[in-house]
Amino acid sequence: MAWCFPYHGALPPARLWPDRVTSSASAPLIELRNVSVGYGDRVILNGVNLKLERGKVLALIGTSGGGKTTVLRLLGRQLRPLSGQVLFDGQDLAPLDLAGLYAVRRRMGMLFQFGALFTDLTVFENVAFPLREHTDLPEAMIRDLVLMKLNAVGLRGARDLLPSEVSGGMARRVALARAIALDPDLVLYDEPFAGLDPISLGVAARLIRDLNDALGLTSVIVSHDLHETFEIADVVAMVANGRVVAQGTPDELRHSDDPLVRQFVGAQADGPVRFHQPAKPVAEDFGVQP
Ligand SMILES: Nc1ncnc2c1ncn2[C@@H]1O[C@H](COP(=O)(O)OP(=O)(O)OP(=O)(O)O)[C@@H](O)[C@H]1O
Repeated sequence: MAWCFPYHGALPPARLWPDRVTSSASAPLIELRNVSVGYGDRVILNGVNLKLERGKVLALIGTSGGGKTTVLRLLGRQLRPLSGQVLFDGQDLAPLDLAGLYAVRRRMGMLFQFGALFTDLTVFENVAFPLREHTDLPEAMIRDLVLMKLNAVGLRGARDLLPSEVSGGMARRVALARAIALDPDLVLYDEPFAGLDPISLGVAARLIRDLNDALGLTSVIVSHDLHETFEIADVVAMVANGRVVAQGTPDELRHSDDPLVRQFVGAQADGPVRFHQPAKPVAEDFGVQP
């Protein structure tokens, strides 16, 4: 059965900020320029360069603990780089004051691992939350916008349910509707497919791509589900060993000669990525003679 995008012929994707000024369409929406970042004195990423044009879907893949979520935190400025620049729509995020940061974050939607819905709020109220927080729109307009977003993810009929009353796949779609409630320019997805069954996973992935295209979004997805992610991404960047070790189209990564990329994309246990974290010699830890 062909995937049917719920907007078809029904509700047009209304823009909340029709007069928003953005830089030229061809300029990258996000850019990391020679960025190094860490936690405390531990450097996680070193000299990372990354660009994403408007309208594109970027997948960040790579070994666990490699720094993918850290890239999302840089983009949302939950973290500042030790050196280098993180640009959003041409604007360096580091020097922004609170008001500037607030304005930039309003242009970003975020979907956290497992959706993170407010458990005491209905589906409707979850999606309305950012609209109530960030705008003074009248209630009637909030209602229309929420229903439009819920319609886009196929859940207009589930508006009165609590998160505990919907399936995992539906909850993820509610989280997606909430992430796009404010008509963001950029949507950041941290493991949007974690814990979903294969059908819900496929639906969620297709929805991310369709919403990206229909609403003119730009998306960054951190995911371990390579198959689905490669299906919907325009660009894939692999993060490992503190660097972006490969960047290209899904096909380019699939056919890469880089041993690290081959190990990861081919799901091989052995290769440049070691199974064991660096540790003292076994003999020393277990008190035995070598
Ligand atoms: N708040 C923090 N304080 C200290 N270290 C952190 C913090 N958050 C992450 N780290 C460390 O930074 C490194 C990168 O973490 P990050 O979450 O970005 O990796 P990841 O690639 O998203 O991993 P995964 O795929 O397992 O989610 C890890 O070694 C992690 O232990």
